Amino acid sequence: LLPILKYPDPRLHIVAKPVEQVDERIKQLAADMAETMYEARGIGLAATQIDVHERVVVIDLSEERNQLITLINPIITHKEGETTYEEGCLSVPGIYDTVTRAERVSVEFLDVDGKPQKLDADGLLAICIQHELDHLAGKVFVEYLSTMKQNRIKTKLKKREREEMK
Ligand SMILES: O=C(O)C[C@@H](Cc1ccccc1)[C@H](O)SCc1ccccc1
Ligand SMILES: [Zn+2]
Repeated sequence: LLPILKYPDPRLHIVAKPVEQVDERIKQLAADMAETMYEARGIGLAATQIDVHERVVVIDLSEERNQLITLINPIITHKEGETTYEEGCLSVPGIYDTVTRAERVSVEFLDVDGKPQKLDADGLLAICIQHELDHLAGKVFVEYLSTMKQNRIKTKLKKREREEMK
């Protein structure tokens, strides 16, 4: 299990680098990320969130937690429509707020065998892909909220951090 960075940790704003070679190290990283995501009851996790700054994302929307999608060097090649969703984030525990994103996206990526793949997504999968790719770009969903809300969230999470230290 890998520790998930918590907002406002500055490392969440590091921009991830493309993976050079889909090798055993990357396969192990994806497996470790999936285990961490399942344990944290997330439906997505970006490598940035476990302080690894390479372009790897894992997603599993299934109830049975057995339909893992691993996206290596994902790029969104097409966006369409607009949709809003009450988002949460494993790096911003207990905070949920409305975010507007594209309704449908096309994403190109390498799978764990290094094979190029293309995926057209809508619904929660499209939202999750955009949320995770934001993480790889060093962006956290709270940055879409007002400055006032962001300051309140920072204060709240810092206070909670101090409580936990006692
Ligand atoms: O922190 C993350 O990246 C995991 C996110 C992914 C996500 C956020 C908003 C909308 C879709 C995906 C979540 O914490 S996973 C928790 C969750 C579970 C069901 C529905 C929405 C969020
Ligand atoms: Zn997140």
